[in-house]
Amino acid sequence: MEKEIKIMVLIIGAGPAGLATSACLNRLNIPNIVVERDDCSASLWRRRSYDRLKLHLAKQFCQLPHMPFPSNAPTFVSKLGFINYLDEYATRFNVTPRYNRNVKSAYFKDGQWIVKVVNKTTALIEVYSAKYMVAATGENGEGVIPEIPGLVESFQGEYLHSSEYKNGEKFTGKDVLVVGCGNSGMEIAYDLSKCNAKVSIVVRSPVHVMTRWIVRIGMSLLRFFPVKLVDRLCLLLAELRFGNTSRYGLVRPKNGPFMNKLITGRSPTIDVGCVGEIKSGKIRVVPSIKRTEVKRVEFVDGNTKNVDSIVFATGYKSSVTKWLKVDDGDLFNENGMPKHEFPDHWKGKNGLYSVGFGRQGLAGISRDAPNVARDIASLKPAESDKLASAESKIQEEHLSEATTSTSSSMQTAAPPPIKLLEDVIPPQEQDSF
Ligand SMILES: Cc1cc2nc3c(=O)[nH]c(=O)nc-3n(C[C@H](O)[C@H](O)[C@H](O)COP(=O)(O)OP(=O)(O)OC[C@H]3O[C@@H](n4cnc5c(N)ncnc54)[C@H](O)[C@@H]3O)c2cc1C
Ligand SMILES: NC(=O)C1=CN([C@@H]2O[C@H](COP(=O)(O)OP(=O)(O)OC[C@H]3O[C@@H](n4cnc5c(N)ncnc54)[C@H](OP(=O)(O)O)[C@@H]3O)[C@@H](O)[C@H]2O)C=CC1
Ligand SMILES: O=C(O)C(=O)Cc1c[nH]c2ccccc12
Repeated sequence: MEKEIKIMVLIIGAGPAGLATSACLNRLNIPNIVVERDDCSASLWRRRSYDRLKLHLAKQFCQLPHMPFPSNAPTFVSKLGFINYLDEYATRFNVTPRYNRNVKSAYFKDGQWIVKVVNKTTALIEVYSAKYMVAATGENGEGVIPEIPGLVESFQGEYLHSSEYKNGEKFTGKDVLVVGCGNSGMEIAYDLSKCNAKVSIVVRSPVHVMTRWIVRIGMSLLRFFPVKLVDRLCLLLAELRFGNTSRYGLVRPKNGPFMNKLITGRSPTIDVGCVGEIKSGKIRVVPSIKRTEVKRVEFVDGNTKNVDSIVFATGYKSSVTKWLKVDDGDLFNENGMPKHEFPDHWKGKNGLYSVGFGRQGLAGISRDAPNVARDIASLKPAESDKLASAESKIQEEHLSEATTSTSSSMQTAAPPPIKLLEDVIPPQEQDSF
């Protein structure tokens, strides 16, 4: 039997974006529920990332709204440190997602979002109706493995997506091909090499290789100087650090690293040691795969190579269109990404919002979440108050697991939307150089 649950705001996804949105709403006493398909929050970080992962950006660019990292936290927080931070964040702001809830469909009808959710524990369908809906399912909803002739049909080696890779233990002595030279590919290739796998990496297009310190300097300077100037400085520093990498197969894009991020959304690749392994010849750079055979790959230049395993670090795609029709709410395009350019990417029609789709990583989430909460707070406050008190009763009856905010007062004045990082992070918490 279908259960119907009424709530003012339904947030889909309990990654950093969903947690941040719920926290911001709770601070404004706006009733909300977070539904999450997995059995934990931040499952990308807990379940779908490799062991040696650390935040590439300094901690002040990775904190969620209203809770800076402690001053004794390392500048570059580890995966476990970040997970602990998220757990503390959820506790502090009373965010209690409803786990094992997979959203299957959402549509707008008679002024409400009707959201059908499979409860994986009971196998029942739950129907939520919400005045506002926040998509927080992430830009990394699902891993992408390209279609390569022979791969599914006849390749006898192992192949996996980078989100399934944990560490190099079982690859020692094996021939491993890593496809992709983004942050995942370059780090996994290095990890494999350190475990004495025989590693090759497919680099099919230009890439900006930087260090985390160069990016940190660049990000700090971007507050004061134009992108082009910051890019020139970063390129100079990168040249000093790496020399000319094009002779190793790592050609730089025409635009500088931050301009490229703005135009294409692709972040520069932070080197964690892979470039050294490439220069020393331990890791080989190879072109794209043309097709695979039983235990071999053929590259587009006609060369072939025996491989035991292939790690596809070929990126992700949004999974929004699996449960939301493109035209509903006028917010997403057919790729499940924002229709409108940053900074107008987070608000759609009929009470639909998104958090975490601005291609700005965690810093983007820290801008989107307060904007969404303030916008909702500014809409029809009187009606919201009535709903709030009705919902707190419903929640007592039905939703012992859900996030509840039972206070009746709501903040009604909405400050202007946050557009810049410095609106989120007080200057004294930013590093100076
Ligand atoms: C390996 C890796 C490292 C990264 N490192 C950094 C970094 O150092 N700094 C930085 O700024 N950014 C980084 N990023 C970018 C990254 O996108 C963010 O860090 C962050 O996790 C995004 O948060 P999110 O909540 O938007 O999405 P996610 O973390 O992906 O969370 C989305 C949640 O929605 C849930 N969900 C999806 N579909 C459904 C559904 N149908 N029903 C219910 N729930 C659903 C998922 O299970 C998931 O828990 C990294 C990304 C990756 C892949
Ligand atoms: N510690 C951290 O902060 C980390 C952050 N991340 C972030 O997570 C997100 C995802 O990163 P990542 O997983 O690296 O994915 P990306 O999308 O950033 O990179 C994918 C890579 O795969 C290549 N590729 C895609 N398809 C093919 C193909 N068919 N043949 C050859 N190459 C192909 C792309 O090349 P092309 O350019 O030609 O498309 C690109 O080099 C990014 O935002 C990244 O910054 C990831 C890991 C660590
Ligand atoms: O994960 C992303 O793509 C981000 O936006 C954050 C990020 C991770 N590594 C980076 C390197 C340079 C600029 C942003 C990032």
